[in-house]
Amino acid sequence: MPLRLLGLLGGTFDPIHNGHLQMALELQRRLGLEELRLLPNRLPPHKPGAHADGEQRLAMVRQACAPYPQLSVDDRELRRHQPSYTVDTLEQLRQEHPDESICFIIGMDSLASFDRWYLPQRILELANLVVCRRHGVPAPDLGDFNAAVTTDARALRRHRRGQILLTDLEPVGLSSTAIRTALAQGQLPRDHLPPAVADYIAAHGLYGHGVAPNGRV
Ligand SMILES: Nc1ncnc2c1ncn2[C@@H]1O[C@H](COP(=O)(O)OP(=O)(O)OP(=O)(O)O)[C@@H](O)[C@H]1O
Ligand SMILES: O=C(O)c1ccc[n+]([C@@H]2O[C@H](COP(=O)([O-])O)[C@@H](O)[C@H]2O)c1
Repeated sequence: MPLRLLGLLGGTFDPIHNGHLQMALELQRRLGLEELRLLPNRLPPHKPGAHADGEQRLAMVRQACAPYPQLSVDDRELRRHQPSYTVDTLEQLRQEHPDESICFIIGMDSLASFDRWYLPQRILELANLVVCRRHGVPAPDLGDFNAAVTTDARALRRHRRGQILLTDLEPVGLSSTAIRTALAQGQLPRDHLPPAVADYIAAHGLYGHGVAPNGRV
């Protein structure tokens, strides 16, 4: 029996942007994921901290997903008061979904630092990785991991874990960093943001948007 696919797109989403949405929707369609959850983290283990607080990032993720019935939001990491180690989340999800193929979706930049994540080999014992290309980021050497690297998406239907699927999705040249920089310079890059997220940022003055250099709004 082919396995049911549970997709997870984890992220800091600071803020969520059209690159996230596009990759989520395209993967859901191409792989036929039965479920696809966005999983905002609370305290990114590897970053100095998020710029917007967890509730604001969660609100933006929820608003971005609202028009798409195929996407849902899993807020478990935001409810945990510790750094969000992916391995902890996957241990829980594996217990809840023992028979499904868990597909943790990441960009190539995340794969490039995967060997520095907490317990990466255990992550591969719990889930598959689905990797999307990013401009200018080559595929790293994955030889140290006990995992099967593949470009054949059918592997996900056969294996609950242990596969690293390198997808050929066209990279989308958007990042939260570039969007925060534009906002801090007074621009609101609406083309790069879901409409409700652009409105939320403007209404809450996030990322320095709407604050003049003298501090006045
Ligand atoms: N444009 C994109 N194409 C492919 N993957 C992406 C893209 N944007 C984000 N991702 C991936 O989505 C996941 C969550 O991304 P994250 O929330 O960190 O956004 P980001 O744009 O990478 O943020 P930042 O610029 O702050 O690092 C990561 O695995 C990241 O690699
Ligand atoms: O568990 C770890 O050690 C770990 C290290 C780096 C990133 N992650 C997770 O990878 C996902 C993408 O991270 P980021 O920083 O690109 O938003 C997000 O769910 C993070 O919590 C997890």
